[in-house]
Amino acid sequence: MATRNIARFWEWGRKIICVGRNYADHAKELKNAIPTEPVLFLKPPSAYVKEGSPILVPHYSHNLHHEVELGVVIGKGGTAIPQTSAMEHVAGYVLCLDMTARDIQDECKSKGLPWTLAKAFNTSCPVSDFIPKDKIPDPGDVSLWLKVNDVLRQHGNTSQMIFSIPYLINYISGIISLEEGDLIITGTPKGVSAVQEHDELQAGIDGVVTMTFKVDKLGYKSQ
Ligand SMILES: O=C(O)/C=C/C(=O)CC(=O)C(=O)O
Ligand SMILES: [Mg+2]
Repeated sequence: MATRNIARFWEWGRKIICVGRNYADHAKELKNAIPTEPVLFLKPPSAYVKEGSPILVPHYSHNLHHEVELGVVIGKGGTAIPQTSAMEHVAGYVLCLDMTARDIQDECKSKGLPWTLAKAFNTSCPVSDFIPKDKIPDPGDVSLWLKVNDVLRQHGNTSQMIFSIPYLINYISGIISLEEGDLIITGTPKGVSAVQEHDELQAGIDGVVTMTFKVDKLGYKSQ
């Protein structure tokens, strides 16, 4: 069998585990309580999109939001991984967007329904090029930013995260075993806002990576 390349992990069909409300300023802007345990949800691998392809607005949403986040790429799987050895399971990072149909999420929340339609649609997880682990010596101090049509909307630092990366790897792997090629997206800082068809989203980690995505026409509608 040909060797797989972790730098192309998004082609492997592994899971995307998402952490929500991990920044107090974002929890507050959406009027949520500060969590005492990580809030988790999932996206399927069909959510991945790479630069050069557009982010598609789901046909059922009129309020698609950007959320810029640091993604952690798992290099070595495990179950109930101790915090002390958690970073040995990390192969590298990506900058990613947790695209969220906020109107649908609000509706799901009010009806007590899961967030799948709001969070897991095709192209809901744009990712940058793979960032090898040594390019980010301290993932607990990473400055992330996002602009829409050249206007700065989000600027945060992973030092503001409520739950650290080792804590998240320990917590998640005690519930959902982690596998090589999985991605953990670690939550967004404040400043989330709506995007429209034809908008250009640019995001970056200073000195490490930048990425650009266009928002395109409505996604597919089933008959
Ligand atoms: O509870 C809400 O209203 C919204 C929560 C999120 O969308 C959580 C995230 O995805 C995040 O904080 O990054
Ligand atoms: Mg998010």
